[in-house]
Amino acid sequence: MGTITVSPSNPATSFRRRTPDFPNDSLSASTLPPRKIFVQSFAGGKLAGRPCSGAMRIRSSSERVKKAVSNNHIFSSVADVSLNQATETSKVPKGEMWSVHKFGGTCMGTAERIQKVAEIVQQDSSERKLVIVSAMSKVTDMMYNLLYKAQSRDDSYTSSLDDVFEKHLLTAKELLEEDDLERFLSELQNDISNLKTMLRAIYIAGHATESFSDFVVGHGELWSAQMLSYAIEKNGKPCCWMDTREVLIVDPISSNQVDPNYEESEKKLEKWFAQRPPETIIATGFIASTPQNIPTTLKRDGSDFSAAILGALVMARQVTIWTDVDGVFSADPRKVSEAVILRTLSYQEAWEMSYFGANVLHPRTIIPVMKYNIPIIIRNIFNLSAPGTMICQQPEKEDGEGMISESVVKAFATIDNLALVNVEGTGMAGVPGTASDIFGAVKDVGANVIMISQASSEHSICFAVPEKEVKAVSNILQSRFRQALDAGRLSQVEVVHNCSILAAVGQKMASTPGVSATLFDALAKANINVRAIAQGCSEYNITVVLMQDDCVRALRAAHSRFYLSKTTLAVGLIGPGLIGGTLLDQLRDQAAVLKESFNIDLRVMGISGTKSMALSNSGIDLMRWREHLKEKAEKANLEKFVRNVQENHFFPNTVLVDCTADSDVANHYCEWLQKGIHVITPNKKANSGPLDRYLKLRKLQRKSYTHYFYEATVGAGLPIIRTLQGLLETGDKILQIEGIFSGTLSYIFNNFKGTRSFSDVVTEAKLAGYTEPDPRDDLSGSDVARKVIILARESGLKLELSDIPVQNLVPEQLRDCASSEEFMQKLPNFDDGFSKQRNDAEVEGEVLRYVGVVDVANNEGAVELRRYAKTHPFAQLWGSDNIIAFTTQRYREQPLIVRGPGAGAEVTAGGVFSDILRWKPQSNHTIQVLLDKLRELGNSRF
Ligand SMILES: NC(=O)C1=CN([C@@H]2O[C@H](COP(=O)(O)OP(=O)(O)OC[C@H]3O[C@@H](n4cnc5c(N)ncnc54)[C@H](O)[C@@H]3O)[C@@H](O)[C@H]2O)C=CC1
Ligand SMILES: N[C@@H](CC=O)C(=O)O
Ligand code: NA
Repeated sequence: MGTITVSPSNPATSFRRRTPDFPNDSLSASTLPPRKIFVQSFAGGKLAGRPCSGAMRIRSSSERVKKAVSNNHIFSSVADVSLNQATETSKVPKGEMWSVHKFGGTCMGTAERIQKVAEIVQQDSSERKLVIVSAMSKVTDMMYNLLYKAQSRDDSYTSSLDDVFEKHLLTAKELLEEDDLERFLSELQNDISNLKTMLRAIYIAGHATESFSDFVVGHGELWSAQMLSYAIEKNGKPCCWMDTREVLIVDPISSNQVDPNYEESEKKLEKWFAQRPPETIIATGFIASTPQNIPTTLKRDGSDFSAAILGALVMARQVTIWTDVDGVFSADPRKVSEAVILRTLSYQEAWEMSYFGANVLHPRTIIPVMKYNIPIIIRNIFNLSAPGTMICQQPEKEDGEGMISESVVKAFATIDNLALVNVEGTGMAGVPGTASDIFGAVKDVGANVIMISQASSEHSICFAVPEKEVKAVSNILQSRFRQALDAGRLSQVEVVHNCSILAAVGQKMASTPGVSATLFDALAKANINVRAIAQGCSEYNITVVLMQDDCVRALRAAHSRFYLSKTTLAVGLIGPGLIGGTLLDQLRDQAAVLKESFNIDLRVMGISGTKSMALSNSGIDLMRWREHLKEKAEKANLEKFVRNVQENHFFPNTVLVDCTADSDVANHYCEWLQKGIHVITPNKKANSGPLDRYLKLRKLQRKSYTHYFYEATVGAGLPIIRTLQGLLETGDKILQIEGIFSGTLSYIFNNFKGTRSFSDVVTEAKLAGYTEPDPRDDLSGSDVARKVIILARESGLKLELSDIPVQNLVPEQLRDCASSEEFMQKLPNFDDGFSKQRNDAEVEGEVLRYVGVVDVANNEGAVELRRYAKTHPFAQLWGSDNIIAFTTQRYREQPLIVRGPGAGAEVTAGGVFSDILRWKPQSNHTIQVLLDKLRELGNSRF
């Protein structure tokens, strides 16, 4: 930057503009000698007699700028003459009295918004307010564009400068009036004309130094600060504005980094405050000066940084960063629709989050305030009712009302477009310097290592670098370690492309066991393969590397586990017929209770019939699911349906409920379980289908973390499968299972008493919703045979459906009817035959009962119509009752009997519903609590 000399031509001072002028100020700027501090006083009761500093006002002139540019002095340093001449020194008021606000470009985007900012500032009742503003939105880009054009000798820079002028002119006209407007416009015109001169010089030189550039781009803040200051004053509130180049001194570290120089800034601030400014100060964000008084900027996110440094300098009570979001989200809301606004974040957590690209604060913004434990609050200017996120020391409690603290893992973030490099070989173990050699090589190609992991066996080191840098990294490692590779001391330098990092951030992770277990469990259940893991000793974050294709799913799975998982379940329902429809109604009726009392959030993300399906992004409104299915339907497509239910939203708990009787749907269960989707069904086709498919399904279910529940396939809602599993799991041995497994046939034979014809009773069973979609499946015995097979297989028998002899009650002539309707129509023709069988039994004092038997000891089963004495328990049934007797080693003398309605919409749907709720990890206890509560609420079916 050359030798620093003191010269009056430093734009940091020479361009310093006037603070709002005061109408009756006896001292007129133009009549005063330059470089003298103005003490402003408001007449008319505004700020009478109050001494006020603001930006010091040495009226600049384009002539001086031109001269300075031509003398090449323009960025020579100059002491802040006005400040240096301030003889009066006063201590800067510090501490709790200060509230610091920062308003970003969006907040300052229009006259209306600036006005709103003015109101917010005024509403803050703090004793002293320091308000840092960015340039109006887009202005900084416009300024950079001007520079770029001038440097590229593009003549249109002049018209671009006109645009900048126009934008501020229009805003000011809308915002300000009379004298204020006049004064602002006069300053604006001055600045624009100076800029014109300067840009012309840049145009001629075809180059702008960094200082030139910083000087030019910083104008946006100068103008926005002035406008806001005028707007606040307009409402009668004393206010002045601060050109932070007079106060904020920073040491440049590199082309994109500066360090605050607190000592120098402190001195400057002292001098600035010597002029005793009013309680409200509007300061320019982003811009500062070097110790040599050369204008500079605070680089990226500079205004936040300005606010943090100034907040620290005055030891403010708090720093509020106003933006256009409600606060810091627990994950990127574009990827995780369930992301929540965090009420609090510790400084370290915010730090970690911002490193991982979360749109929080730049890490350096946190450093100045951390020192004094000054909280930073992120708030939404467009939603004042949102409390925002407070970044502070690790808070003990969620909020002042003693609410429980947020999740141990506060937030999740991801970084995409990474590659994993794995350097592996036995020759690495115990050889000091290997890591240094590896990372030395990586440094030599200028690659940025994002995470490193080495297992204690020292057999391999893996690290992640940006994808675009991995080729160079791989090449240099291959060449540096050529000898070791050739000699076999290193086995490989492997590159895994298309990786992402998922980071879980939370300060409390450090003292909470089981966090990583929970995280990895969530990933495992989502079938996501973890390629590498890293956790520093600070335990503020756990970082996992995974394939990029899995990243969003992983993010959602992990997020849901810590924020929603135990409570949120994405449901896809296939087959909204009698059972499916009743289930949807039950879900609708219970949704509120589940959510309010048990924090279980069931979302039906899709409903699919044979021809059409309805999908939703956030959950179908179950009050209107039928209408939704009609109005919002699209052509059914099972693949798309499943994808929507699982992937679009990714609640790690995804359940597909198959309420069809379709084998084709059942054929997909394996694939769904493999994808981490739980399957719940009353459909018997999978468990009674081909044995090899069944065995594969069960193996997969055991191996995967996903659930496959099918309680309603036998005895509808009755606990048959669970009872059997309970016996087996606790070591009992099943000898025989015998019973009436068909609600339809039970109903038919319980009601076929000679008063109504057989076909009439079948029609009643159908109307009552007991039958299969085609009642011949019941009458043929195939439905019972399926149940027998299901129980036989559950008991360990490897039987096919065809191994079960079945007595078919469907008359020969009706077996080939094209439809169930035709069958029902023709059935009355066979009533006499059925009446005869019933009468024959009656004569013997017996009843007909259609039973199924699983004879475990003999590895066989049977399904047949039997006659039982009227005193037999099977003869005592009512309605659609099923009765199932388990004879086991423990229940040898007296079988364990389960009895109750074994068909019908409500009980079956209730059984499916209960299976849905079983997915919960802590199912036993919670479900018990849940069921107790539901019972308490008068839900008899539970
Ligand atoms: N009704 C009852 O009491 C009991 C029924 N079940 C079982 O529940 C299941 C459903 O029975 P219901 O509701 O009575 O039958 P239903 O015929 O009323 O409903 C089945 C629904 O599935 C739809 N469907 C069929 N194939 C489909 C496909 N590939 N994709 C999408 N949708 C498809 C149909 O259009 C219909 O809406 C059956 O598997 C049945 O065995 C189990 C226990 C008791
Ligand atoms: N149709 C079946 C329904 C239950 O599985 C029956 O009648 O039992
Ligand atoms: Na059951």
